[in-house]
Amino acid sequence: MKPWMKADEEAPPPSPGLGGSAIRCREVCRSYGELKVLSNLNLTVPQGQIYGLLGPSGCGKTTLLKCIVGTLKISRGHISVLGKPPAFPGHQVPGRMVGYMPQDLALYNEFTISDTLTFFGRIHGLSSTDTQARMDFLVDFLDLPQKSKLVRNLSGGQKRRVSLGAALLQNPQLLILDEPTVGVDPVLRAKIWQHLVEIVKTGKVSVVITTHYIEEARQANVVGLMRNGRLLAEGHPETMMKQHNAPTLEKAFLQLCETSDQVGSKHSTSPLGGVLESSQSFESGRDESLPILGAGSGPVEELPKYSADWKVRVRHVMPKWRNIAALIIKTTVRMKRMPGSLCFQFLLPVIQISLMCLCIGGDPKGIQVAVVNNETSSSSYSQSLLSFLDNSSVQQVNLSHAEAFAGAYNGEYWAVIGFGKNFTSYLTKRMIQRQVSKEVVDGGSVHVWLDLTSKLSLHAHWEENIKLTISLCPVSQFEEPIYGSMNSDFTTFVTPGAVLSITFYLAVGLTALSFVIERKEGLMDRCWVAGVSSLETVLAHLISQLFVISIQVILLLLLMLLVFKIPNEGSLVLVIALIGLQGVTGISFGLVISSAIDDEQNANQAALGIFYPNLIVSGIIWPVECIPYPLRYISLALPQTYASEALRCIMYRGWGLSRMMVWRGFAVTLGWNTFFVILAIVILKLRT
Ligand SMILES: Nc1ncnc2c1ncn2[C@@H]1O[C@H](COP(=O)(O)OP(=O)(O)OP(=O)(O)O)[C@@H](O)[C@H]1O
Repeated sequence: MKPWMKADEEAPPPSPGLGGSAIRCREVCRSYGELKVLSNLNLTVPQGQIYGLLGPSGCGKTTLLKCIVGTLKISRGHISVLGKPPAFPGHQVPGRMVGYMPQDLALYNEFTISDTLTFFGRIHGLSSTDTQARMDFLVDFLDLPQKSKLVRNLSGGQKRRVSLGAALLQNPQLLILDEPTVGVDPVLRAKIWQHLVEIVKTGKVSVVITTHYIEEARQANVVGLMRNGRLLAEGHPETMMKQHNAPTLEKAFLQLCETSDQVGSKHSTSPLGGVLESSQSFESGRDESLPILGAGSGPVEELPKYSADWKVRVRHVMPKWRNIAALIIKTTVRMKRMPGSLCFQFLLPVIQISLMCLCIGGDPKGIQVAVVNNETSSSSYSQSLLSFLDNSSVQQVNLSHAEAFAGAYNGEYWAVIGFGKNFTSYLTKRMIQRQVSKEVVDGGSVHVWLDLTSKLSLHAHWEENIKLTISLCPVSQFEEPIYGSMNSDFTTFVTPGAVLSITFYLAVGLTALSFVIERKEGLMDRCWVAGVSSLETVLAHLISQLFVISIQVILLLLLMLLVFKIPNEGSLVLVIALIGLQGVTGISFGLVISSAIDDEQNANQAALGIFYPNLIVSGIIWPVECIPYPLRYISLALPQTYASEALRCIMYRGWGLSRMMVWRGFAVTLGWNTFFVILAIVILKLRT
């Protein structure tokens, strides 16, 4: 046994397939919605042989291979691979017993050739010496460029060879190769076939290979001809050619197709109607040297019963740290190779929170207000009232009545404030006398005409300013606040919620897309076939993104507390923990999106579509108390409503976990987190 062939501790001894077959498919059916792709397909791959799976484009070859490696579930029938159904507890298919080269390239573009092979080596549990030895052999054998070359810089053919190398890496007992020779020059194609012929000679390795070059399949021990989701025939290539009196395998295949069409049309015109019955296989009790045209099903076979010890079942669902570590290293290497994107990820929340603190909630400045003061005396009460107005935000322009209104109608002034000429004396009368005439009330009032068509919040601000100044100042006094400071503004209210929201959505964005892209490029399937489970994928992603989130949170807090001087009366540890947990909730929500949605555009739309309603309804911008009732219940159930309140309580009231409003924020965040993680794992599991 070669060094790299050492079985790892969990690997069972090589299991001979059922009755000497590496793969047995019986009455296998698989549909995509209404489209029936595989129908009652029977196929047998003998142990220690090369099986060439041939058929026109779209006949279902890739679908069949995906069912064999376990990335697709069959709707009916039975498949056994190396003795057990794929994904059976304790079975290493998917796992190191199978090497799979999918039709898509399924390679990480930011990886070098060496990174790619090292990554799969780690997942298969190869030691670094074994991986290195295998890598050297494969680079030489597959005529690959330097190991340090990035996959993204390779040619199409070179990428396919790296993909083939990843499938051959751990010397698996079963090789499933989906069109490995596409884009490969004839010399190397011959070399690949020669290698396959070599490795099956030991009798321990079996190979299933699909190819468009029908003639190269003559080197296979058995070829299966597939059409319309069925196997037309299965047998030795030479025998097949002989039987059809054809000089080439391609011609034999054409004849088989014609014969099958004739049989099909006869069936369709016969009273019985219908298409071909289930295809017969190589092993269905016939002379193996004869190819079989699929008509009539073979003898009914007793299916073996499979069982697994509970310990094996538990070990099967438990995550393997080896795989998680390999996935984390993979993400770290990819991040290192994209420093620009990493910096952007770190800077984005900083930019967002800076913009928010600078542009939202500040006091308005330089609002021009026309003042028509008909009182002339400098000791009048109107003068002193006007001096109370906050002159940094309200710029008073003294004008005549006509000029003030002309200016306001022209949009130059946002309001006109008017005082009658007897304002001071009438106001004094209003305060002293119990009953006064309407004229006194009118003359002793400040008259305010507002332009309410634009910048309403600013109006609200200075309208409040005027009201307070004019009506309350003489009689009320605001004492030191119980919590917060006199200088608290809208920014102070909005910052905790905004920080949580920014952290949550950046995490959603990052996760939702990365998974969708990995699935689209076939990387997830490839990792799954290598033995990585959904749980391991989710955990590895959570852990590696946690690193990004930690840096984001540190930068956010530094900026918020030191630059924008947002007060924090409470525990910094609680603040960091709550923001970090919201980030993790964002990652888990992103995982749900990416598990359920296949397309980047739709995943983007889902993430963005949820952002705005959540921001508004979670009481981040405006208090929850202003939300009408049925909607308020929804608001309270959202991930950020209680969390924002908790963060405000920690930061501005200095409260700790003993307060219900604080622990409730943590509890709701953890609850959502758990729910999203479980949902993502379930969806991923259901979809593979
Ligand atoms: N995810 C999918 N959803 C819906 N239909 C699909 C999906 N994948 C494949 N199909 C359809 O199933 C049929 C069989 O596809 P499959 O990829 O298995 O064919 P194939 O024989 O491998 O073709 P090729 O040689 O061109 O790769 C095709 O009609 C294809 O359009």
